[in-house]
Amino acid sequence: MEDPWQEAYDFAVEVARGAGAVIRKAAESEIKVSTKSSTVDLVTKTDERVEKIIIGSLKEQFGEGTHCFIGEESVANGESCNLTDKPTWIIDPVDGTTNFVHGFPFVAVSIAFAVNKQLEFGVIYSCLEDKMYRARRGKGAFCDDEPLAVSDVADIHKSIIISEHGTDRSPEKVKKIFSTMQKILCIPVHGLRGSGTAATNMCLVASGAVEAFFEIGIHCWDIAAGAVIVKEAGGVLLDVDGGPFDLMSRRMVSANNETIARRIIKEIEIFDSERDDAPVQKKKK
Ligand SMILES: O=P(O)(O)O[C@H]1[C@H](O)[C@@H](O)[C@H](O)[C@@H](O)[C@@H]1O
Ligand SMILES: [Mg+2]
Repeated sequence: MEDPWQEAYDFAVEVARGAGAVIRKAAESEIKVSTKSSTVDLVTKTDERVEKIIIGSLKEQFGEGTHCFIGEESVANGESCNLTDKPTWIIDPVDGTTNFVHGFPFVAVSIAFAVNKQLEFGVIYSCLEDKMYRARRGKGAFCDDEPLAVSDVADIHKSIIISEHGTDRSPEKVKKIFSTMQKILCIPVHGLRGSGTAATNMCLVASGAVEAFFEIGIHCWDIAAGAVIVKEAGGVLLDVDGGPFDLMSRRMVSANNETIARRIIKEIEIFDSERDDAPVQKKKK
């Protein structure tokens, strides 16, 4: 078959749009909040409901047996987080749950699709802004129907860099995060930013609004769709140690070009973050 995944790509766009409408509606009512890995790792009924809607629609369309699913809330409820060679959907139903809870206006639905461990496409619907970002491997990246291109800034002094603080507040990790940010700010760069959603941050790299986004502690569902979008917009993805990008490693630098990425990497103080695909029995509580 010439183009086996086009139908799945088009369907993912529609599913993401529908999921975003559910989130927008839910944002108008009272939001009940629970916590997951820490007291600042928030989850709501909407996260769970939207994930069920997305996975339910995909299963109905493509069949249960042939496709696999890695979803943020399913993994939180004990499902496996192993990326195999099978066609696999990687889903963050509400990226930016803290923003959603507080009414901070960046919340995204993130859906990616991988085959043979290679990301084939990514769809990110920034649902409060009503912006649909999407990219297919080898076929370009778009916001709505406009092609996306990363910024052409090569001088770090003329850049804006995004990073986030994540949800692990152990003092030694927070110290490293702030020390890294201080060093980057003092390069100096034009500014440091953060939208509160990794998916949206990657769309900001892809659209040229910022030069880079990096974070340690994110999960595969936060960045899988964004990885395709950044790459197809002409950007680069690297590990925070300068090696190749590894989706399951929970760390990443995405940038408009390698010069900017490697300049940031020089300043990053790396800390341990257990891989998403670490064997379950070995996972720390
Ligand atoms: O809102 P989430 O889906 O939980 O994702 C968050 C992530 O938990 C946090 O660690 C990052 O700093 C945010 O940028 C994510 O997108
Ligand atoms: Mg997320």
